[in-house]
Amino acid sequence: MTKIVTFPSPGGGASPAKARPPALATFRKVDKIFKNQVMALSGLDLEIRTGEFLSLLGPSGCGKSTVLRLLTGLAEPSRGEIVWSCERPQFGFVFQEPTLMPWSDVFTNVWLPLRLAGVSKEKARPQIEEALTQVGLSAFAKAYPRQLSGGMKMRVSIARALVTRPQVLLMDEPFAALDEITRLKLNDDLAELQSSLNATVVFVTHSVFESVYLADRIVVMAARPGRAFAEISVEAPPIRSEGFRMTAAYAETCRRTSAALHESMGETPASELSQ
Ligand SMILES: Nc1ncnc2c1ncn2[C@@H]1O[C@H](COP(=O)(O)OP(=O)(O)OP(=O)(O)O)[C@@H](O)[C@H]1O
Repeated sequence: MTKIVTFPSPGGGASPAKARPPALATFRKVDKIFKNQVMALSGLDLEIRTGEFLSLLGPSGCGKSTVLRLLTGLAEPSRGEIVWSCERPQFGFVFQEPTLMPWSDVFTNVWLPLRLAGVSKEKARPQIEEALTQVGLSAFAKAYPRQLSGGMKMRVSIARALVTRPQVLLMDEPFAALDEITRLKLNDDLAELQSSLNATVVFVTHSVFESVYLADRIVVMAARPGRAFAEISVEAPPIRSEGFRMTAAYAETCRRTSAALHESMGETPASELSQ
């Protein structure tokens, strides 16, 4: 049976316990077995809470993307169930590749989800402009993807995900292909954006540092077949900023998260090897 380790331990944290937001979706003992008999998930218990920034962290192939597909209904559980507290919400997606249409300008790229929903460009204009403002790209509406840096393309991709004003934003390793400096900057921007968004975010990553910087809660998944191995609550200021990376709390949470990740892969954490 999966053992969930929770940090900080109940009652053991320095700061007072925050009220726990209600569950939006609950995975109950979910298995996912693909047609080729690959068992991607086994007995996954997972709660997605309303308004939280949840990070799914785990080794390659542990089923993180499968969790996102199950959430959206693009895949169905083979066993177990996913219980929603409401109608299945509106989703926005951001993937590792920005997948922009090279022949269209930024404005037209961001319009795409509304266009597919039958909304004309003129009717969609206020929402497109709002999304571009949210990602700081208002001045680049007429630019083409080839004129943008990798970080700017990713911002367009985020604007395209936000343009429908989704209740749930699903981000699958969105910054993994970017250089370190751009990645840190986009982490800062996303942290700021999240504070003004009225959305639940599920963020898949391989990066401990990114998880701890951005998330309210981290679920570390065990290697395939994927299941929840550890849960870590991140004690941090409500709005994250560069200063948080310099704190002892950040360093300690990174250490714990890294240890949980190593344990999830059946390895001894490096911190214990040196003792
Ligand atoms: N449609 C599919 N058919 C068959 N096997 C699949 C399918 N989708 C995913 N898998 C397999 O299921 C397992 C979990 O895949 P998934 O992409 O969810 O993992 P992940 O944790 O997101 O991986 P990564 O971090 O490398 O992106 C992998 O072994 C993958 O090869």
